[in-house]
Amino acid sequence: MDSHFSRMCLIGCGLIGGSLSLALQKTGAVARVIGYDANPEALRAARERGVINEAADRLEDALRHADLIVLAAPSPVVLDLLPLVQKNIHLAARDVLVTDVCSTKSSVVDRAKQCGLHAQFLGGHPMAGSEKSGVYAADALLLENAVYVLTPESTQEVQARVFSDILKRAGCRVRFMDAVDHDRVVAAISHVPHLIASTLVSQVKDLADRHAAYAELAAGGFRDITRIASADPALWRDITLENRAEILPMLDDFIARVNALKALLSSSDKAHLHHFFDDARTFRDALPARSTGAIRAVFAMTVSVPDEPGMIGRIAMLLGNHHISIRNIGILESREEDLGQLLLQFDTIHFHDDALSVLQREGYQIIDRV
Ligand SMILES: NC(=O)c1ccc[n+]([C@@H]2O[C@H](COP(=O)([O-])OP(=O)(O)OC[C@H]3O[C@@H](n4cnc5c(N)ncnc54)[C@H](O)[C@@H]3O)[C@@H](O)[C@H]2O)c1
Ligand SMILES: O=C(O)C(=O)C[C@]1(C(=O)O)C=C[C@@H](O)C=C1
Repeated sequence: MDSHFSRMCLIGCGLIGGSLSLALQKTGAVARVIGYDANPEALRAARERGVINEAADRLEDALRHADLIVLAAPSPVVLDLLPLVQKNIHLAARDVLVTDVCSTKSSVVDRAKQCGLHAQFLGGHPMAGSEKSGVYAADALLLENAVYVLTPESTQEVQARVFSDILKRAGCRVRFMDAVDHDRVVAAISHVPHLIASTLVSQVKDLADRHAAYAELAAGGFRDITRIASADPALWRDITLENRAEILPMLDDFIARVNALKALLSSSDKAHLHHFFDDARTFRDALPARSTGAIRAVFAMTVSVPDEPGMIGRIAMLLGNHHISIRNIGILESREEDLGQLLLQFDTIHFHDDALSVLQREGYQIIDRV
């Protein structure tokens, strides 16, 4: 198939830029990728991983003849780079499309407009990610099934449609949105949850400083709800500062809810407390759990296994014999002395479901599956 973009310029070769580049290359939509990054090691690794075909030392060289420019650096950097991109846009192809992947949209879209990038600019935000960062964590599959928000303000309609079609081909679920609406929504479903996760960790950290049991006992529930607190602090400092106008009222609302919950508990209001948990469960269970959307796609299960040497090999061999490919396999903390737990992750629901039947047939107990 002919590639739509002959030369993509990737500015910021990390987790998201790298994942997008791999996904676009996989669809055949992009023929060649030129990378630019402030960190030479990121550029070297990006070449090694096939994220880029060439590395450019200067922004101008990266932009030359590009027909797709992807800004995938932290947002303060993107805000600074937009005027430089605009200044050098004559180096790029005449019908170039400039897009970004930043977690907040209003500031980026406004800056693009202010500096004179109108028809060529299309704001973007893939609603997928990880607590990891850097190009080594990049993965073409990260964006599969993910909602990908596009904010076409004054973007040329045909350009927006082409890019949206390509993203769909890469398996993304494209959603056109206004930048301000986007920022309000992500404050509630991404930014405030991140602040809360880090606050929970900081509470337990202070307690653990005084009594080691707090860290020792922190098990599945605490780890699940705080996974995102392991993300890059600089990235989250920038995201939360940039979207603070939307985050602050959302935090007020959250505090009011915690206070209402406190009142419910103090008054031992059994019926309302039950309703509170039930309501939350109903909504949460209805979220698209098998997609990368609101909840990340992890086709995963936890298997109870005898805590003895060679167990990982035995399970891997069993599934391999049935042509089931495992993405990740890991040991979780033992619950009892003679039993351990293995966490298995798969790339597709088919591998997941096949593994489930094979393991159950062999008598393994499946504790949990997603
Ligand atoms: N991490 C996530 O879950 C996630 C999800 C969606 C969107 N985003 C957004 O994607 C963007 C990138 O985040 P990431 O998680 O890929 O981070 P990352 O740290 O993995 O990658 C960022 C890359 O930008 C490079 N960079 C920094 N300053 C630069 C500069 N001046 N010039 C060129 N390159 C520079 C870094 O060296 C790094 O390679 C951010 O705007 C973030 O908000 C992140
Ligand atoms: O899954 C994660 O680790 C993420 O934090 C991904 C997540 C999110 O909050 O859902 C984080 C920031 C991005 O802007 C988009 C997605």
